[in-house]
Amino acid sequence: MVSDTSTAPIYLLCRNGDYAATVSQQLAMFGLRAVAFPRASALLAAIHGEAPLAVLVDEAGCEDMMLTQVLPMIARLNSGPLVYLSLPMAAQEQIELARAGVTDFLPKPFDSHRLIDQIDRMLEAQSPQPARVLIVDDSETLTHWASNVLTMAGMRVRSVKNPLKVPQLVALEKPELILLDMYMPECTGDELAKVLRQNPAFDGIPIVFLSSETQRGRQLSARRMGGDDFLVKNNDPDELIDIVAMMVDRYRRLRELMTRDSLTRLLNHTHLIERLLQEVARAHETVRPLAFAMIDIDHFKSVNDRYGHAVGDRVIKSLARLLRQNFPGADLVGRYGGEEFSIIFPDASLLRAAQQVDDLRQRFSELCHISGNGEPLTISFSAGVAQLGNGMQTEQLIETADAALYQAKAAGRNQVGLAR
Ligand SMILES: Nc1nc2c(ncn2[C@@H]2O[C@H](COP(=O)(O)OP(=O)(O)OP(=O)(O)O)[C@@H](O)[C@H]2O)c(=O)[nH]1
Repeated sequence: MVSDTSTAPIYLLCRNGDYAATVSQQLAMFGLRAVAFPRASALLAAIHGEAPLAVLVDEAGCEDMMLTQVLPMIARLNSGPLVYLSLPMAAQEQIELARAGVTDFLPKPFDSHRLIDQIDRMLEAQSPQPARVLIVDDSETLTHWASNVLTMAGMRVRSVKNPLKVPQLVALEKPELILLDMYMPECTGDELAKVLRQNPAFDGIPIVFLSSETQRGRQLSARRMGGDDFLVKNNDPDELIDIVAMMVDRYRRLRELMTRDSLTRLLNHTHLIERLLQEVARAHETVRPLAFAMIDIDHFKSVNDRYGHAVGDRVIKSLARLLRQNFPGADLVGRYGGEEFSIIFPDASLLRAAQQVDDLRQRFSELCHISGNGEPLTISFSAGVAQLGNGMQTEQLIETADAALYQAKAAGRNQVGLAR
């Protein structure tokens, strides 16, 4: 049975009721619904009824079957992760469990952060963003062929004949890979690669030469100028797709490390501001509206003081996850600082942005967080939303949203302030 992955449950096979309750409570903090089963037969029936997001199996096992029997049965029925919760174990044992169908191992004590990260990565992998590729070639035939091959493989392709237009196009389109011809009338591919590599903003974008050049020395010199790989034109579509997909994937991983905050996987401060600068420039240029929100968790210092830093971190992460769920894909949400977050709303009016932030505030305030000793707690945030005015600069927009946030705090917290 197919299920909506955003609301699908997480099943837990565990004979220890107290432990199951702890795991379920931690997952609830991230808005995830866990259902625990002491018996494997009930778990298998449940998988038939509603496909889960993941199945967790505790090493202590269940009441009615041996784990060696039940793991392959779960693996056959369930296409998502099958996660084994255990104390550290020997490699041999791990290999046997992997053979029985276990896809991931989570060490005890149960760390919900790691599971949440695993689940989020899996969900992202289910709806991947198409790779953005720029083809630079003066040959119509080659461009047409490569463009068709990559588009059929689900990638988004732009092509350009004139290499001199490339720097401007790269800044605008932000390709995740550039396929570059070696010999063009205006300049050679390696000359262009050298120019691109001089701009730090383009740093790391993979450049792959696609050329009929077979001379090894010439290929190496092109790579020295900044190219990452060299593909000889041979009309093999599979090779082209494989290399492009592999390099885009590696680029995305590297970029994620550079641009994202490690705790929340949201844009870090530097890249959030960079993104806001771009959106402000675009809004002024196109005379479109733009709104910006600052969010700050309420009384967060006392959360840390009373329940410890680890619980504070989980609260930050649960809000980040909610933000990612509500604003997927477009890189418009960032961690502004410690317990402060920001959202960029391109093309949105003040009221529409404020409404979305208020919906988020409501959902966050309904999450049940759990302290280290199992005590439930609810936490809220306050927010300030501002609209970009005529001629307003980025810094001023941030200050205006911040002032609205300050008003929301002063007015009692757990509310959204509007800068009018
Ligand atoms: N656990 C955890 N705490 C953090 C992190 N970053 C910042 N903090 C804490 O967040 C707290 C922020 O506290 P304050 O700025 O005083 O404000 P507040 O207690 O949230 O109160 P109001 O904003 O007035 O509602 C400080 O105690 C920081 O140490 C983090 O990554 N993890």
